[in-house]
Amino acid sequence: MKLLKLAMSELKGELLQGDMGVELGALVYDSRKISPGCLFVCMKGANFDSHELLPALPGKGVAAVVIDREVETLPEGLTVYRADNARASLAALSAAYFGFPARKLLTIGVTGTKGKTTTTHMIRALLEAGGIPTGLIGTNGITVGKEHIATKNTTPESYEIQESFRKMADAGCKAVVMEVSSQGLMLHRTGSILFDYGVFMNIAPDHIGPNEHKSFEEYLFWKSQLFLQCKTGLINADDVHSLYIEKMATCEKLYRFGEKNPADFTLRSLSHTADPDFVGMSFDFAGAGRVVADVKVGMPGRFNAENALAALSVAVLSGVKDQVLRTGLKNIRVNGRMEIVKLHPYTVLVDYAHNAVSMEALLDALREYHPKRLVVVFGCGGNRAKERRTSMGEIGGKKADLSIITADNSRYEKVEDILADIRESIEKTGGAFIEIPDRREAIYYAVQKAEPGDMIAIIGKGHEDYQEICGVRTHFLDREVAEDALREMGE
Ligand SMILES: CC(=O)N[C@H]1[C@@H](OP(=O)(O)OP(=O)(O)OC[C@H]2O[C@@H](n3ccc(=O)[nH]c3=O)[C@H](O)[C@@H]2O)O[C@H](CO)[C@@H](O)[C@@H]1O[C@H](C)C(=O)N[C@@H](C)C(=O)N[C@H](CCC(=O)O)C(=O)O
Ligand SMILES: Nc1ncnc2c1ncn2[C@@H]1O[C@H](COP(=O)(O)OP(=O)(O)OP(=O)(O)O)[C@@H](O)[C@H]1O
Repeated sequence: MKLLKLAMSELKGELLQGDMGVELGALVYDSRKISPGCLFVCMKGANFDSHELLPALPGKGVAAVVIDREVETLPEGLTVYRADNARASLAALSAAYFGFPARKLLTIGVTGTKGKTTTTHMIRALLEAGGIPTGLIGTNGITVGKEHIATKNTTPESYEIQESFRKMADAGCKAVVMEVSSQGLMLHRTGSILFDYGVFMNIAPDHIGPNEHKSFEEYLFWKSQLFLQCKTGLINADDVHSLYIEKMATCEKLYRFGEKNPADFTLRSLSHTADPDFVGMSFDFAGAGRVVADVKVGMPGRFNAENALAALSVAVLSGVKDQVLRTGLKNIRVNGRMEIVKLHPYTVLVDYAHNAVSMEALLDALREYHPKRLVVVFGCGGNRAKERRTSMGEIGGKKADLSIITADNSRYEKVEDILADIRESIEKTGGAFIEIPDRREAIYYAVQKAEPGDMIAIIGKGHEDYQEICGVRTHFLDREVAEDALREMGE
């Protein structure tokens, strides 16, 4: 394949050596996957700069390389193309290598600090119920029909994205919905995609620190960049940063969705239900010249109504019929997101809230169900920003009737040190708390001491099926542990 030539219109840069029309085999960006005749893309990462491998590449049979910085010597026998940005080039080359599969798919990208996973699952559920087979890419992995592939990143590397698009198109998918993280945008993992729909959910301080973003301003800027690569933008009008996103956007069409501020798509008459046969919300969805009454969403929490509103807006624009809009989310389940383990006479649920924004949203949402006591079980990850410990401690202290603080993925830090940080901030609020460092014991305690009317939220790990302590991962799933505790009680 004359890959370089094929992708040349997209690649900004110059040929330093060799032949642009050279026949190439595979496209590779990891030296551990090199095969003879391949095109290798050199990239500087957080740990390693693969430009350093250049001298060894001809010996491994590499035919051509893309680089994006000055190098001392160019090895002989190698076609060398110097691009402006190797990551953007990898995206352009990957799209070409896999035969531009996005051209065969309706492409939808969802960004936001919170709600990406839930909203993408909701969009997929609605499109599929509306007869549009849809692939999915995000934190919970890649789904192509019944096949499920685990991913390391919320937004995988561009090569993996394009490879998945190809699989989806070949498997008969007509659409793909994916989570687009700000890192994914900044590192050009979503380069060379022109999304049909881009969705902005919200933004709050997060992902700021080493190897993520330098500042909130940088984080916001990169989030906004999705709206320079989509045809239609859908913006949450209720987010305080929506105007900035709108100002940056260059989409052909821009719609707003929201409940409080003027919007093209809105919801009315929101009601919460917690019956034995249906837990979630009902509302009327209005937009695109119609009102769809009594839409059912099978996930509790006001923020899930917001996620559903975004999903319904995309679905209605994609031609999904009213009847499907009304019922398509009734039985929605998203692994580790507001997952109900027990409903009566007290409620136990597992949720992925692992920062202050989502924890606050979750506890506020649960409060709307008027629990007798709202109990939250949580910890914080080790070797990550300490700010989460302060802010989550504060939210627990202020918003829960009892916080049970415990281990999360402590990684290489001592659990006691992490708990000390959380304790310090809870104490400032005067909120009630107890410390049970062993997570299993903490969950057992919470479940076994529950009284009728209580709501017990076990948060932070959601779908994660491991716990990482001292760098060692062992199987641990909050839902399973809660079920074990209930079983021992004969429930
Ligand atoms: C900081 C960061 O973004 N790191 C990502 C990056 O890895 P890296 O920078 O560490 O790569 P590296 O090890 O330095 O290697 C650099 C280059 O050399 C190559 N290499 C490396 C070693 C070698 O022997 N040979 C070789 O060729 C690598 O393939 C790579 O091309 O590139 C990898 C492949 O794409 C990613 O998996 C990895 O994400 C790590 C796991 C990560 O934690 N990323 C976070 C910050 C992230 O991206 N998060 C977002 C946000 C999630 C959210 O919003 O919730 C996400 O989308 O997941
Ligand atoms: N729209 C929302 N606003 C605020 N909080 C939300 C929203 N949607 C979900 N949450 C909370 O955030 C948690 C994570 O939700 P979800 O996985 O859908 O978001 P995400 O953007 O994919 O998050 P992450 O980037 O951390 O994977 C949920 O378990 C819930 O507690």
